[in-house]
Amino acid sequence: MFVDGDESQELAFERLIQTLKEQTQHSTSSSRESFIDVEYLLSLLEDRRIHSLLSIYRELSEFSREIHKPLECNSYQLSEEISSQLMVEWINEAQALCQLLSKPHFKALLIANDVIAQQRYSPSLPPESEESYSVSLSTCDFEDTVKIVQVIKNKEPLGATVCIDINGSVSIARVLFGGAAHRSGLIQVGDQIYEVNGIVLRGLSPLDIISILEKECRSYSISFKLIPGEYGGYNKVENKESNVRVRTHFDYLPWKDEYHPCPKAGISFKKGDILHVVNQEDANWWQARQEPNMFYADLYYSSRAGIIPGKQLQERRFAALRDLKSLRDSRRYIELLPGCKSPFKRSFLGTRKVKKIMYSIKENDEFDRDTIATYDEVAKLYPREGCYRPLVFIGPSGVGRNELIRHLIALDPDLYQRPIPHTTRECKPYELEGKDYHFVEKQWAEYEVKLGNFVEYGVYKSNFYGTHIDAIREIIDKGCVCILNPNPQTLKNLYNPELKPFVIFVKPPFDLELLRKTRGRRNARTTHPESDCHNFTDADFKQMIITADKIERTYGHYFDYILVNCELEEAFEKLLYIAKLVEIEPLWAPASWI
Ligand SMILES: Nc1ncnc2c1ncn2[C@@H]1O[C@H](COP(=O)(O)OP(=O)(O)OP(=O)(O)O)[C@@H](O)[C@H]1O
Repeated sequence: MFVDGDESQELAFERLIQTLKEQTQHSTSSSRESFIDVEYLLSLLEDRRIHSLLSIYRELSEFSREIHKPLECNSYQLSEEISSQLMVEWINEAQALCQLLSKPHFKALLIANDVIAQQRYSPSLPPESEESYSVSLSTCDFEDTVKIVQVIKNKEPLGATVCIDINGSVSIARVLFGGAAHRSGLIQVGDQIYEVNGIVLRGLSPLDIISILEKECRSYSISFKLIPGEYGGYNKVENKESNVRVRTHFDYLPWKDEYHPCPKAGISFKKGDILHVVNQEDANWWQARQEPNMFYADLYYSSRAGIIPGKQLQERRFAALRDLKSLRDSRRYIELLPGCKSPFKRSFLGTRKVKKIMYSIKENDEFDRDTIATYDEVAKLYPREGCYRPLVFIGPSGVGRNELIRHLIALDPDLYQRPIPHTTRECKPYELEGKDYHFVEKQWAEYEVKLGNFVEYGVYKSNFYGTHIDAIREIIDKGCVCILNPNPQTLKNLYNPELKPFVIFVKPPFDLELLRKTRGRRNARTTHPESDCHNFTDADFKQMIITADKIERTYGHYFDYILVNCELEEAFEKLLYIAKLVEIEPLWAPASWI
């Protein structure tokens, strides 16, 4: 119906409605069903929204018919010429323009404009030979079967690593998932590289081989003559991606890891990143790629996988770390943990007493994995309407957790609620049972503690105070978001598949000047200890930073989000955004919870 023709689309549409109306008038009782259908169709076509859609469609088709000519096809070259001329002008405006034109973002914009204007969308490829992206098997001047593979790619690396044996023959060691070699489907682990872009590799020194491969693999088109490895000529290696996602618990830089098989083919990550582990065939060296993180949308992600240390290898490295006797062994620490920061407390390295290892790390693979945080398997946890995950706020004293929570609850007190604590103290005249506190007997509280039903408790002025699991359940069952502000030690009691908490670490900016400025402006006061409430001093700020660092290193593997509380309004805005995401978006959580 919506094609160009003699009559306009509106007219065609009106005619269709008219015809349907006529049909309804002339329909007989025997065709009742078709009458209902026509009535229904008419109601649809007469709907205001359909007419709006039609107008949009008309506008768009008119727009696409107009010819939009680019103003300039060589804007980048032009800007370079302008810059070189302006460079010698000592006028402020000319210098300012020069600076603007030299900015990388601006240059990239001009290049993008030229690419679109000239419609140069794909790399300039050599004329495609019959061999392109195909394998031909033939016998050359030697007896082995040879496959000739041409890989055509963009500027990306080939996405394969090689190994050179003592006889000087070069073989494919790894094919990286998502890379050009992998996408071609023609290059297999074990294939021997006989020739690359016409250069025979046999007989060359390893250094020459590497420099030739590096140079040739930079081009858009690479031709290989390969002697198929043990997997055979056409028999592809089973290379289905694994589905495992993990949360990382340490920072890693491949180029600082001297045992990395190929640092250039590695990926770096930070503690808390989510990685898609695509291949675990080599237990020591996995292949993984970064998963996009919706909390930090500005991070760069590549679909090409890179090599990272496997869980077993990394656990062995961290476990070996316990063997350190003193700071004098720190040189060994650097050898043991290339590329990584330790997941253990820094103070640990300085202590003289070292925990005795109760097992041999080489012989016993079952050592305590809980205390060695490397990777944890995660899966997407889909939100369930009316059943929200509790938000757990962790942070050093004075960082602003209560302030942020107060703002959140004030915004929507029906949705965000704190559990009502239990206490053994006397009820004061102005207090209400079940509103301010649950007033309970000491024996009952002790019994419940023994059962493990208090997620957090303590004694203040000889009275018991605690948060009972039922008080949390009550809020969740009501369809509200439970807000918790516990000590970090409590996390292990809360971190379970029943509660599925979302843990927010509220962190101070690690900058004394910023803390002075933001807290000073609001006349902020410490609340601990209650007896000594005063304006923050530099010593308080330093203590806050040190404690935050300690908490992050010890409990960082529980954190779902790190919220830096610098400017209060900004921090609250971010908190609100995160709280909404937790309510409506599927987010990564321990796989065992799902
Ligand atoms: N971003 C901020 N800028 C300025 N002042 C802040 C900011 N965040 C919090 N404050 C102020 O800092 C003080 C301490 O905040 P708050 O009581 O919320 O800390 P807390 O993390 O709950 O610590 P505690 O557990 O010891 O009570 C308060 O006076 C609060 O108004």
